[in-house]
Amino acid sequence: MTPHNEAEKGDFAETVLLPGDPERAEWMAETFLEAPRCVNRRRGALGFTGRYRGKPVSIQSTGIGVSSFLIYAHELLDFHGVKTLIRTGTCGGLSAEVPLRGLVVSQSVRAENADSGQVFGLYAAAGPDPALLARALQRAETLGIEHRAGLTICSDIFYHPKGRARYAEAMALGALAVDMETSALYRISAHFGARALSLLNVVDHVTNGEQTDYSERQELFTDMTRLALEVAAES
Ligand SMILES: O=P(O)(O)O[C@H]1O[C@H](CO)[C@@H](O)[C@H]1O
Ligand SMILES: O=c1cc[nH]c(=O)[nH]1
Repeated sequence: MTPHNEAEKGDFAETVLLPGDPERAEWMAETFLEAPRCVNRRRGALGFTGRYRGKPVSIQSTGIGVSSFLIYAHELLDFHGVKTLIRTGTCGGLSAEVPLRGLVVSQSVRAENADSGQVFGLYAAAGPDPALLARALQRAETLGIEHRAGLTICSDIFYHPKGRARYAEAMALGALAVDMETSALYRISAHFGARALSLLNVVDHVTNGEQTDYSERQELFTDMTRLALEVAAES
């Protein structure tokens, strides 16, 4: 048990999928895992452990933003001895290359800027684990899962007084999408010697203002969840 997670040692598998939203965690566990059991309900940050293709896998929701994410990731890595973290998140599309509802594989990540606060400075910059990334790209090909791999940006600020203009620099760099946790995921995982990868579905598009509806979200996450679990099963 840790301050934010009631699971006991041994309740989490060595590989944990990390959606931000607890409802997504529950849907992923109930839809894809064999014999899922809930291992955490504290603060409503649902966590589950089950099996996928016979292999133990856990799913833990992490809330919104770096501060919340780092609490769950730290306790998984430090107390539960987790070795592999795969984020199954949502993002805002920044490039016409990625359609609304499309899947983005974060091949590298850039923290947005100093506005995002000190949390990004806690750990050295890092990227995804190369073997997990290669496996995800290869499995996406064999499963026929449409995706784009590339640079993403990460900001701890969702509402910004500059509106879309805040993304001009990132878009000029060719960034595909923005989320609020991927940089922290890669940094804290490297710090603990763990492996990490971030997969993101586009739920709104910064370039044209298109948005998905929350009610369609679960179906939207099918390919991302399958891909994350296929990578987990082989890790
Ligand atoms: O849907 P999740 O995984 O929470 O991810 C995205 O959604 C939240 C903002 O709406 C942030 O956490 C952002 O990173
Ligand atoms: O962080 C996020 C997630 C979804 N959409 C955004 O615009 N930003």
